[in-house]
Amino acid sequence: MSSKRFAEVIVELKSSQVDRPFHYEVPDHWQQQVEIGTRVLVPFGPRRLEGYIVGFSMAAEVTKTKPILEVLDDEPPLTPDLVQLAGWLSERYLCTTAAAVQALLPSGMRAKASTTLRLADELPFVQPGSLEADLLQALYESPNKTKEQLIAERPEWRPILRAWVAAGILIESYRIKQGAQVKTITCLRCTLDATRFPAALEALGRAKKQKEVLAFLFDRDDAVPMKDVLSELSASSSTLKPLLEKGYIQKEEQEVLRDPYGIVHGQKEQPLPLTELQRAAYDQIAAAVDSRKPETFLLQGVTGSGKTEVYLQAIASCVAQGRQAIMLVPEISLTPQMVERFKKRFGDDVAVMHSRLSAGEKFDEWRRIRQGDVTIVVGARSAIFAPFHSIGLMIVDEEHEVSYKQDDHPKYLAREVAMYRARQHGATVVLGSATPALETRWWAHQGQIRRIEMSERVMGQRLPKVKVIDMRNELQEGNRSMFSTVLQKEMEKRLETGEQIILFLNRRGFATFVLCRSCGYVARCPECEIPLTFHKARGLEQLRCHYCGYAERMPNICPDCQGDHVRHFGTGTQRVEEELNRVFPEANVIRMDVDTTSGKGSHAVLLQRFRNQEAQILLGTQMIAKGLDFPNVTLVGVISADTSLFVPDFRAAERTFQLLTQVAGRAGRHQLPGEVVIQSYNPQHYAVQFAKKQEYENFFQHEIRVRHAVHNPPFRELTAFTSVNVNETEALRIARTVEDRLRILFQGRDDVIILGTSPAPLSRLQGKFRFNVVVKYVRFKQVGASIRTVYLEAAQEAQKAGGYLSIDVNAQMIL
Ligand SMILES: Nc1ncnc2c1ncn2[C@@H]1O[C@H](COP(=O)(O)OP(=O)(O)OP(=O)(O)O)[C@@H](O)[C@H]1O
Ligand SMILES: [Zn+2]
Ligand SMILES: [Zn+2]
Repeated sequence: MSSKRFAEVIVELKSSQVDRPFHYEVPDHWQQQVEIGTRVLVPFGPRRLEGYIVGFSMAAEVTKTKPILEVLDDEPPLTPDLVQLAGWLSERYLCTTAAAVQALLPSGMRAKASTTLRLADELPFVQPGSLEADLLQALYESPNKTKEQLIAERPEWRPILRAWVAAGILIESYRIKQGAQVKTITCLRCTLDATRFPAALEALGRAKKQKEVLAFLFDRDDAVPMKDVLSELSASSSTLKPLLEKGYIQKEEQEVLRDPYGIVHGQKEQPLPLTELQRAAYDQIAAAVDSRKPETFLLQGVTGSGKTEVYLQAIASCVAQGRQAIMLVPEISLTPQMVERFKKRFGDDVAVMHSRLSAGEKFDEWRRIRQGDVTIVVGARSAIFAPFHSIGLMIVDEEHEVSYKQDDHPKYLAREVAMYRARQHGATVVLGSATPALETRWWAHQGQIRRIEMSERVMGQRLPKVKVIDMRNELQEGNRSMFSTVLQKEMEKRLETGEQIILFLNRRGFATFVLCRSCGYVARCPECEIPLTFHKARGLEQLRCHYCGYAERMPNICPDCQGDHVRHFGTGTQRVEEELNRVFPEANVIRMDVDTTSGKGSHAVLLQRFRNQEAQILLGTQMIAKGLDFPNVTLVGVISADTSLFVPDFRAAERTFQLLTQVAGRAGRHQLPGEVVIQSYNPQHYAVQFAKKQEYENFFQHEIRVRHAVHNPPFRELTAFTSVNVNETEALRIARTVEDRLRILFQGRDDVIILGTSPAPLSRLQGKFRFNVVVKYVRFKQVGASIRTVYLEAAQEAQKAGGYLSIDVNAQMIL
């Protein structure tokens, strides 16, 4: 008897009630095809579902098992280590295994199965005017309708259909529609060998064009795309017809892979000779890759220290050993320039994965990886799941970026996934940043990961000079413009000399905070020290804490200076652009924000225009803060440093420091020295002050104490439950249930802190109310099982109440 008698299959159902494998019989004719990771079609109740084999067993847990209907791919999409990874994702981020499996695969992968019906010769007897008669008529009139479509039209037909199929009146067959089709082109090939070719040519007589085509194809070893044959020989398809009919040539469909960037031809770029600091970093990383033991590094290099060159050469050394490498970059810095650098260095050996690819393109890149056509992947977050067999190196560039956290289930954090895969593969992880996440820097301090520092810029260029402007003084001196006098002057200078300017509008977050424009006072929660968020509901203006639920009335008068300049805050790029046009009517401005970059490739076009110096000013939001390298930029202006400082988020100071340091790092990266002007209503805030001096280490020392005092990461991890419902009372009730159960479960545990039910920072989204409960704990291992239980139960109740409950393990931002 075969060892693959029963397959354990995870079916594609997202509902948490069925998060376990089901047993199916493996028919004899599929014994050879099935492996762990194989995608199959299985019967599930009345439906046919797609599923993945996660194991095999000799015995089934139930007596009556059904057989697998179909094996869906020649090669299993998932490797055994990915199956294992799916299991880990489900445990770590509390999602179903099915949801984890979906996250591992490109969206185009999913197949849809549909059932077609054919009437057998023997017709049923039906009463005129009955349901059966209607169905029979429908089957006659639209024979192409699928069973699913018929049932969707008239659910009462379902039992009749079932009976007729059972009685042999209807014959079912099912079709699989791939989510993304493999793209093929038609090619031609000559079927004749050298002995038959002359006679065939002879037989064509005076048909000159046909002879030409035949000779052309005979000379080629491979099949040639039909359109190339036609255009090269200026032939028409009528020329081909007789040749095909005589069997001299034949048509073939050949798979083509869509390459979204095209292949960069020409000479490969040579590696740069490394500086001393780069060499030291490279040596340590390459040695770790050689050792084949899992290890993680923090590569902490100031802006412009040449981290990318270290990555490129470390990757080269990894692939030289026959192992594969993954390079993650934040979505928005996945610019064509970045991709080009990789393509120039590694040619066709690189696949690119990001969210702007079409489903077909994603699917193709994924297959190139799976088939072993490439050894390197450059991509955003999800590229960490690249189906490689033997990973040697994984690099997370700008590792502190929020975009490395997935915002949908499973809410994974890419750097954690990288570290898990490193254990599976004996691989090295490099977390690179000028401004590492506080956790990462802390682990390096604790010795869990190794820190490599690159404290100087490549050519020894100085870090730019930074001025911080106190905007409160500007207001007092009668300057109501959004540009301080200093910034205006500096801009004028650049416009005269023809150097370029980057203007950065710090616009993170959605919530409006409240600020006194005279004294810089910001309303904060007395419990959490977190800025309060402005709310207007039923005519009542309120300030609320999104962590603990504290609320107070919006003040009319500033509690600090008694002035009446208390305002809620927020400025759009469009308004800045208008102001720029007013103050500097002759300057060309390129504006980059979500509005101007929504089209495919528009991001790249705008950056290229700025690089070509078609405009002197680049104005933008977060998306221009990092990675960019423009030789002619000598001034960076930050319109308002405070916007990110006062979002209701305990990471606000960290994010502000990171943003300001990153933007400042855009100036003076080449020959010309750079200057930075930061405008702020809170210039004395430590995040602004440390960013001014670009002192990450000192910032770290300060911030780590703040985190320790209030039990925030890295000292505790946060997990957030969010209860969502159109009905406010129900949303609140479910959140309270979660809170109550957590309190009971963790009673007397001082390693666990529960922050009570409070309206979410996004308290109402698309007409639905949202409430949060946040748990802080020291080790997930010690609480994970309990949290899971609470979540699964409450999620069901939330569903019954017409809403849902989501969970974010190791939340990076509470929304
Ligand atoms: N060894 C080298 N010799 C000469 N030029 C180099 C060398 N290494 C890097 N460079 C150049 O130095 C510049 C900065 O390098 P890179 O963009 O890799 O810095 P980075 O550390 O990634 O900075 P950031 O964090 O600001 O993105 C680039 O223009 C790069 O081509
Ligand atoms: Zn005030
Ligand atoms: Zn609070």
